Amino acid sequence: MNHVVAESIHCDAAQAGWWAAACPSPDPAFACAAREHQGQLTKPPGSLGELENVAVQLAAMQASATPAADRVWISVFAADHGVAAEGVSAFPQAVTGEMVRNFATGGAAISVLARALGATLEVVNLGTVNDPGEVAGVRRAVIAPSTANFCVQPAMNDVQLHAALEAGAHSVRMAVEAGAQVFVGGEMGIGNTTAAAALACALLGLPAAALAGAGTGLDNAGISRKAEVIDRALARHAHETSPLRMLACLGGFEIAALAGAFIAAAQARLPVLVDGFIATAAALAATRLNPGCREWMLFAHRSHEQGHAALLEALSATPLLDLGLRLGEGSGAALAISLLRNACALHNGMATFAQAGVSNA
Ligand SMILES: O=C(O)c1ccc[n+]([C@@H]2O[C@H](COP(=O)([O-])O)[C@@H](O)[C@H]2O)c1
Ligand SMILES: Cc1cc2nc[nH]c2cc1C
Repeated sequence: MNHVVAESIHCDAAQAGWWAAACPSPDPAFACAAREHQGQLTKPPGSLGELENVAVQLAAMQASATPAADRVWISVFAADHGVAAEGVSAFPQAVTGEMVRNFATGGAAISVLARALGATLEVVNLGTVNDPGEVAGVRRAVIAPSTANFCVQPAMNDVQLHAALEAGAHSVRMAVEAGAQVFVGGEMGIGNTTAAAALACALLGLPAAALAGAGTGLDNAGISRKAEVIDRALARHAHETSPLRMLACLGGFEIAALAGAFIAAAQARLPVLVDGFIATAAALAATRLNPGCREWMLFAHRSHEQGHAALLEALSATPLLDLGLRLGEGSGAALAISLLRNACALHNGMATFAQAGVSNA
């Protein structure tokens, strides 16, 4: 317990909470054994590239000689953003609430991909201006219709931030209860590439131009306006120095929920597969709130969003795919689950040199 308190103080002296409690490390003995096993399989050492690393990391995280990504839990967190009033998206705000219904009725990309994977898809409505109300298959965890416009005031207050972090942790508890082997966090929210970029700029000390991108499809003039909006927000909240305050001032409900989910997953020894630009900004915030959660993250893809490469680099992350995706919803992570499954199948199913009677180097 003392250790937990010490960690909290280290991570965020001002406001320690459950999110600052220590994360365990993946099991180094299983990592060692898995690396050794990879060296015995009938292939030149290292020839399966990142798939070998994925198998070794999953073995260590799952403390298992036979890692698996069969049972996958996907939570899509949806929320609206006050900063949408600044005209930072190519799409109207009403789309967020409309897509909540589409996720649940099975027509969204992530709905299709989840079905194809046999994954559980949870849809969480954290607050949408165009609120679809009670919809079968949607968990209502409404905090407010949207965040506040962070060009004018903090996006959320402390109570709202804590509720969003807790909403993410709640999803992880359900995933653990269901026996999930991998957690995917998706998001949906018109304007959230602006929030994600602003938050990451604050965390990394970068100007808006470094991370502002097209989002749902802005042209160059639109991207310049968006960067100007982000710079205004950064100036307004420049006095904030803690990652928790940066998340409250510049984040979004779904971004904070993702950060909470990523930390809770690490605390529960559940591997996380991180999706695109917004999810990676949330992952960055999570690592600033609790550095120990980084070891539980795998990175699915490099998004087309300008700025995602810089976020991945800041996290020393090697993404598995680079397909020009820019959808969000957890779709890139869902696509990368196939690679995780194949990495595990190879690790668990290939013959060793000795078993197959093949000459080793
Ligand atoms: O995941 C990504 O890399 C990504 C890149 C660009 C856009 N998106 C999605 O598009 C929406 C945000 O775009 P915008 O232009 O409204 O900020 C939001 O619902 C995201 O899921 C997602
Ligand atoms: C239609 C639509 C679907 C999305 N899914 C995630 N972000 C999105 C943005 C739009 C506009």
